[in-house]
Amino acid sequence: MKSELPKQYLMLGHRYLLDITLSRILDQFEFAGCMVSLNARDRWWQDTEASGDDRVQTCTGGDERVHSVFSALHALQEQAQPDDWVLVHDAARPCLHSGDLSRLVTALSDHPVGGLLAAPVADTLKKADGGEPARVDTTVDRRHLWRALTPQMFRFGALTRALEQCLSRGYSVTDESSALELMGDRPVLIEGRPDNIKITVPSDLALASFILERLSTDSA
Ligand SMILES: Nc1ccn([C@@H]2O[C@H](COP(=O)(O)OP(=O)(O)OP(=O)(O)O)[C@@H](O)[C@H]2O)c(=O)n1
Ligand SMILES: C[C@](O)(CO)[C@H](O)COP(=O)(O)O
Repeated sequence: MKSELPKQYLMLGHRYLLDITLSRILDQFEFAGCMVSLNARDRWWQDTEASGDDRVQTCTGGDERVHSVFSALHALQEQAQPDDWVLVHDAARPCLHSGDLSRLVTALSDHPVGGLLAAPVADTLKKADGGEPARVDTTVDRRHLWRALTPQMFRFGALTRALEQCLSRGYSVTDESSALELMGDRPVLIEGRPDNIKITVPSDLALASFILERLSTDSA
């Protein structure tokens, strides 16, 4: 993000990105609670709105997303039952729409495994040949390709076991679904809005402001 500040503490309007993301989760659906994984050297959490919210607890995260999620599950161990649902969401996705959140939860509530929000790929996809400059090796058939979004919703016990296995076997996973897939499960893809973007490059901040403005007028 070309910023000294961790991106979850960049400001969108007058609020921290992390506060916006958390309120889009907590104010739009009733959850038993929320665990936020913080960097061990975090210096900003205490200044957030969410730090004063009694629905929110914190734990220490890890080097990569998978370590942070595993740490959050570990911190929930005393409070959660194996069949309870957990939803994992990126701090960097502040534009979650309430309709997507409720469709995810409603569609999966009786499912044995769970699933994730995802968006069908809309562009023609090229696989590069690995050279410099990159040249097209092939055009990939996109008919069955989806982009994984968050939240991703799985059973507490199964997700904990799957991540534990991935970590102990050294499998690299960039989302929760991948961990369940590696255990042989077939998570459900629930179509979500493509504007549930992950803030990744500086220009995404302006885009997120625009999307959030639209979401607030939609729901007004
Ligand atoms: N050590 C980490 C890294 C990431 N995350 C979570 O995973 C989300 C998605 O990852 P991303 O923000 O893309 O993570 P980075 O790899 O830190 O950022 P970037 O892609 O900008 O390099 C983050 O918003 C955060 O909620 C985490 O909990 N712990
Ligand atoms: C979970 C995720 O946002 C789904 O698209 C993504 O996999 C996170 O990956 P990152 O490498 O941590 O950005």
